[in-house]
Amino acid sequence: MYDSIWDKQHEECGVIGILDRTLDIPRYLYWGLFALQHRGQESGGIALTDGHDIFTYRGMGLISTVFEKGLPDDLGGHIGIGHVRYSTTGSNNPRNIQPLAVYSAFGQIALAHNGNLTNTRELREELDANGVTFQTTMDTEIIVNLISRSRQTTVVDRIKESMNRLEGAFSVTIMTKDHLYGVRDKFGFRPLCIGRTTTGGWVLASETCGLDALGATYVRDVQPGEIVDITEAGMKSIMYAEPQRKQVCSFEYIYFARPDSVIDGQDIYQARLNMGKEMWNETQYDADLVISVPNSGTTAAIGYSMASGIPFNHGLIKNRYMGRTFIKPTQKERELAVRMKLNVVKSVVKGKRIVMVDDSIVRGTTSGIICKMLREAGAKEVYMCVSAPPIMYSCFYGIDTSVRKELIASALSVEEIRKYIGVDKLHFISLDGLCKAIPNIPREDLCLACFNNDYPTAVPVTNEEGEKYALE
Ligand SMILES: O=P(O)(O)OC[C@H]1O[C@H](OP(=O)(O)OP(=O)(O)O)[C@H](O)[C@@H]1O
Ligand SMILES: NC(=O)CC[C@H](N)C(=O)O
Ligand code: SF4
Ligand SMILES: [Mg+2]
Repeated sequence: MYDSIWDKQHEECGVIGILDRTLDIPRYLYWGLFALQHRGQESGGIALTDGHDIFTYRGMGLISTVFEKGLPDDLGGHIGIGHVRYSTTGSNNPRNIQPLAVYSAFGQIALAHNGNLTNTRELREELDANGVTFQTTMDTEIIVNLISRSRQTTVVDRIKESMNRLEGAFSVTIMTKDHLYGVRDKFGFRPLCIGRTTTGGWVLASETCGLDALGATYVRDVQPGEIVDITEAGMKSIMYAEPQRKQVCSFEYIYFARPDSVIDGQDIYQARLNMGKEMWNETQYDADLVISVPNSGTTAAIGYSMASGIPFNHGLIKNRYMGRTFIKPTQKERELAVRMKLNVVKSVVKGKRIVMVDDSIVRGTTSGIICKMLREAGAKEVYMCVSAPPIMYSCFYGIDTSVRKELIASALSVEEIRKYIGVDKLHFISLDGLCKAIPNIPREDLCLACFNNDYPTAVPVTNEEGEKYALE
């Protein structure tokens, strides 16, 4: 999986679900997934019903590529779910595309999953021992299998029983031919929200930007430990587990979610502005200019500028056509790839003492090369502020924050990282500052495990190199 220099921390997956009698469901799913594309670019697809059967349309690549030959004609059904994938368990290949659909004793079912299970090995071994065969290597297939093999009599009870067997992170949309379900794990690691369409239908989406794209109105977030069961008659809420210590992923606020989304009552854009403000409070750097590493560092950079009064300007421009670059990771090629992706505006940075803001340092490659580029362009001093604390531990909950040995902060101190990337000053936001920047979520409700090693669940075994267990 680690075949590209961009294999560092990645967006996770995006899920959607729609129930509406009047809409052209394939088209609405497409638009919704388009809005959630930032959460996964490897593959995607939709599942639809005509009221009798469930059909899937799936492919590799961006949603626009998957449907480049057009969308399926409206089948006349009123329910659909969709998925955009960035692989966490099960590699990126055509077998591992979601939604997954199966025939079960109680009828067809399709499922789309954002998150990552932490008891994949145990559950898969148990199912293997019971003679279950698998079509994919995704943890998601375990969820589908548990639901379809459950001996409970109603679908909700089957879902309830299965969810209680899962550990780790899962926000899922599930459909049968007449129900749409949304489920969020009891910690609420990954987001999932509920909206209403203008025609009285229902939408489930990973982020509120998915609702906005469809002109839907936000109703509320699915609660940790909750199953919502939606039919044409309305929505029912069932708790499959008592919510525990809620653990919303803090990285959603730092980097992953789109800035125009709101998750669990916290506006992402405002949180990122606050992170910039907190970093100003923590550093008070005397500088001439604030710049960002686009795109992800920009909102926090504006926050730093607003709080400090130091002007913000675009010192770096990102090539908007840059996708994933499969270049062998020699230092020379990495440098070329960063130069292809980002370029310096010399007239802006020349002769200036610069505060450069980015959201995270993972391997340290990007910032090291940018710092060199800024100096070549005549920057006088480069002070770097990072709106994520040092990432020292891997994520097991649906974000690929690299294996531990590749995380620069797991091996080097802040001062050593500063020297490695070549900046004059380096500051990582403190954990306190980060939590203050997300005021609508109490600190104890935030997952901070990749910063402080406080994993809220048991996590899978890693090998001596710190590599995570994976099925392939
Ligand atoms: O320390 P490194 O391993 O080099 O990685 C850190 C950089 O990677 C991510 O950005 P990315 O280039 O993926 O693009 P984006 O900000 O536009 O999403 C992140 O926002 C940092 O800028
Ligand atoms: N990033 C994700 O949320 C991935 C979902 C699931 N674990 C998969 O690998 O497909
Ligand atoms: S470990 Fe880090 S990236 Fe993973 S869920 Fe927790 S905060 Fe998010
Ligand atoms: Mg970035």
